[in-house]
Amino acid sequence: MSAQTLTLPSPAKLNLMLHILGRREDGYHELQTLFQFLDYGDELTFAVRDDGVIRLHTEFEGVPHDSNLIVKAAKKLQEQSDCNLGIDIWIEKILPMGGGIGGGSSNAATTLLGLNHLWKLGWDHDRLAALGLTLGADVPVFVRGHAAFAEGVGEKLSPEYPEELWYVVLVPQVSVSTAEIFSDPLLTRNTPPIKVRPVPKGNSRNDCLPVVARRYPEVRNALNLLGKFTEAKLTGTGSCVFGGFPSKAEADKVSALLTETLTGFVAKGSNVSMLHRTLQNLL
Ligand SMILES: C[C@@](CO)(OP(=O)(O)O)[C@H](O)COP(=O)(O)OP(=O)(O)OC[C@H]1O[C@@H](n2ccc(N)nc2=O)[C@H](O)[C@@H]1O
Ligand SMILES: Nc1ncnc2c1ncn2[C@@H]1O[C@H](COP(=O)(O)OP(=O)(O)O)[C@@H](O)[C@H]1O
Repeated sequence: MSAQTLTLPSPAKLNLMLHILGRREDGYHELQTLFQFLDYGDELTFAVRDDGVIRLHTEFEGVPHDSNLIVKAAKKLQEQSDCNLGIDIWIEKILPMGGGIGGGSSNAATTLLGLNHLWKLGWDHDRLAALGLTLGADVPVFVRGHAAFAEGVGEKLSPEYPEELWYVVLVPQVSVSTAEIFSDPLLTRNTPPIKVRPVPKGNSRNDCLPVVARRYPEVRNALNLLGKFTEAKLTGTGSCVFGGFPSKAEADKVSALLTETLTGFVAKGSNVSMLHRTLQNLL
């Protein structure tokens, strides 16, 4: 492949815990959450064009070209860096959309890092993460590429080193609206802040879980079935449900039983994103 072309991974994330501390005046919620990446995700291919045009060639059902976070990220970076180059982009999409595993945010971050490299912009991670935050609260952690404890709306990040377990991730066939969950009157919004690091054991709750489980029987069902084997948790605002295992063999065994009736996959947790591992090898 020429130096003008690049294929990069776009991993999923899990929220290993998620606490809601309160609601800000602008309606957004103050969170504390622990992000870890999965060695599992989409793959984006980029080819530089010299006419300035930005074109995503893969169609997404229900997402118009210009609303796609990949295109939005590329356009913002091109504008803010005054770059005259353009880009052709293709994606192999395997991550479910609206599943709480951050596919859209990850795609945006992979685009920012990929184009920074191909367009030779020389932006550092601080600057790319700040631009990423304007696209979504979860974009900065994907730009930085290290497992992290996040505060604020997810933008204040400190690196963390949670155990890298093997996860069974179940994908209930429903798309959960983040806005709908955050506006539910029954949502717990007053969890006291954790003040010590690393996050003490026993703080693995996701405050969104009761509201999501109440509204979505498919999520409830996945939690019940996985819960027969290990602690079953919700990532983000769902819909995906996950549980950790010490080995691939154990995760595979449980997954084989559950995926007879449900959709799901097995993936290893990783504290350094596979995107960053790939970029490191390029340098
Ligand atoms: C809660 C998390 C945890 O990772 O959930 P997932 O989306 O991954 O499930 C994320 O921070 C989500 O971030 P993101 O997906 O960027 O959310 P946005 O699209 O910006 O927000 C959708 C809507 O949810 C509400 N919202 C979102 C984040 C937040 N901290 N407080 C909120 O109240 C707002 O009403 C907002 O309009
Ligand atoms: N490249 C993209 N990949 C996935 N979703 C995208 C993308 N661009 C825009 N979207 C929109 O963002 C929504 C949330 O996407 P996603 O990040 O997959 O979910 P979540 O935030 O729940 O993890 C999707 O339902 C879709 O409408």
